[in-house]
Amino acid sequence: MIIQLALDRMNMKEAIEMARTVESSIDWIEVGTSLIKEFGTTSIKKMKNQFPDKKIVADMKTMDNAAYEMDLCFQEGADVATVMGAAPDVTIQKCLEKASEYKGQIMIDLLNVSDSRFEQLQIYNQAVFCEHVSKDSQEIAEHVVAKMRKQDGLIRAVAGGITLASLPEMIRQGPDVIIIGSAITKAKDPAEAARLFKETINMVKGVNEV
Ligand SMILES: O=C([C@H](O)CO)[C@H](O)[C@H](O)COP(=O)(O)O
Repeated sequence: MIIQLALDRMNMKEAIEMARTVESSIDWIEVGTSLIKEFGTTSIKKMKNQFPDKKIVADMKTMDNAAYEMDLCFQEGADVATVMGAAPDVTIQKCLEKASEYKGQIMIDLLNVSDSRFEQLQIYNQAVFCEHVSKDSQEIAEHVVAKMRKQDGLIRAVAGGITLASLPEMIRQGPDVIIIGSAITKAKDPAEAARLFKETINMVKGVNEV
């Protein structure tokens, strides 16, 4: 199970320092939408230069203009880029084509995606499918966690307000990628928080496998 650290609402120096602090406990590093919007796609290159051995996820949340946006982020060194599941099919197809051109990967963000749209999206089975509780929903209803819709054979991720308390429930749903932002970056001791996330994942997985 991959731990993806989401970096949002900080400057680039803070983002790089944060990633460095928790580096040993996390697998993928997400350059969050807020960083890309505030500092541009150069933020992706800055992160990749610092962490050449980690997968860098550019949380582009592309909705249109896929070729242009995918060129931008893959040329800056992204390994994975996100597109919204609610985007038109032509946009998602173009993102996948671009990912294959750059030998990268696409993550489809399922924010606000209905069950019927989720079914349609399953033809893009080379992508990672991310169930996502939005920041705005988290702010009005605390402790809401992403629910993974039942479907075998897809690469799955979960994101949005995941805490150490909700982690065991998230792990039991069996995602391939667990995306954690604030619960690490806003913790008093981010290194210790990240270590606890990793330890809990290994522990709960071990129990489930017995
Ligand atoms: O995508 C995200 C969100 O839309 C923008 O902040 C975050 O990466 C995702 O929600 C994970 O961050 P936390 O919710 O802070 O764990």
